[in-house]
Amino acid sequence: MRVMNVSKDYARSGTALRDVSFELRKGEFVFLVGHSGAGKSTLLKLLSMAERPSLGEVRVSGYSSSSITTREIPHLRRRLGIVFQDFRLLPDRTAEQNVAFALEVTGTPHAQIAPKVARLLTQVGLTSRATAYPHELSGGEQQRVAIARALANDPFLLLADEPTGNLDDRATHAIFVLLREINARGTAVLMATHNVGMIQRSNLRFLQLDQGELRFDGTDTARLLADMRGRR
Ligand SMILES: Nc1ncnc2c1ncn2[C@@H]1O[C@H](COP(=O)(O)OP(=O)(O)OP(=O)(O)O)[C@@H](O)[C@H]1O
Repeated sequence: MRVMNVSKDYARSGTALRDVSFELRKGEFVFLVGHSGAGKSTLLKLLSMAERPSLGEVRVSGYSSSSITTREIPHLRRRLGIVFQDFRLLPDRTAEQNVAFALEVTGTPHAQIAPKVARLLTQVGLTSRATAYPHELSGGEQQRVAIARALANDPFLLLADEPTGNLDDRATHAIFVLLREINARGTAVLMATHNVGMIQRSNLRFLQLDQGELRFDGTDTARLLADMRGRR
């Protein structure tokens, strides 16, 4: 996955990203950090091709933002998993029905759906809550369902837009551990977060956006901490 000299301008709010370039290698885990409005969500939308760059090019899974057609975008999306801060579960479906739905819409043979849903719910540690509705689940549990759903079609890359933004410290830690396990099984993860402590403890690569510019790409968290504190 490559982002090459990408800028994104929105008609009403101006420049959200300016000349951003980086590469994500197969199976990597990378954080995306920056203050509110720095461009993190915009960058994730460019990777799922929900938005197109104003300048530059995004390449994901053999598709290019310069040439992908509207019809091809759903094919790309099936190869990606996407999770959001606000979970976005279907409120009138149970945990297992939410996960099954992702398999139904991609045409998974009926007989394969139930066993796959069971496996996914086991993977995220939610077998005992399979028949609960979203409003009966804690935030951390809802995010586990959303992650199981995102994994349904075996994505090579999981895009997570502040997945722990609505969770307390304990649930945040548990979701991070789960994302690391998913990554250990081979799925690349790009995780937007405000949680500097999590980045510091993990010693993983991070991309830091600042007002739409890629300010840092690496693992030097001492630098990140100084910078985030200095600008608060
Ligand atoms: N659909 C849109 N139309 C117009 N402007 C937008 C749109 N989406 C984002 N922006 C603007 O682009 C800039 C970057 O926003 P973005 O949501 O990418 O930041 P972020 O780093 O994800 O912020 P947060 O941490 O608050 O989610 C902001 O100035 C925002 O107002």
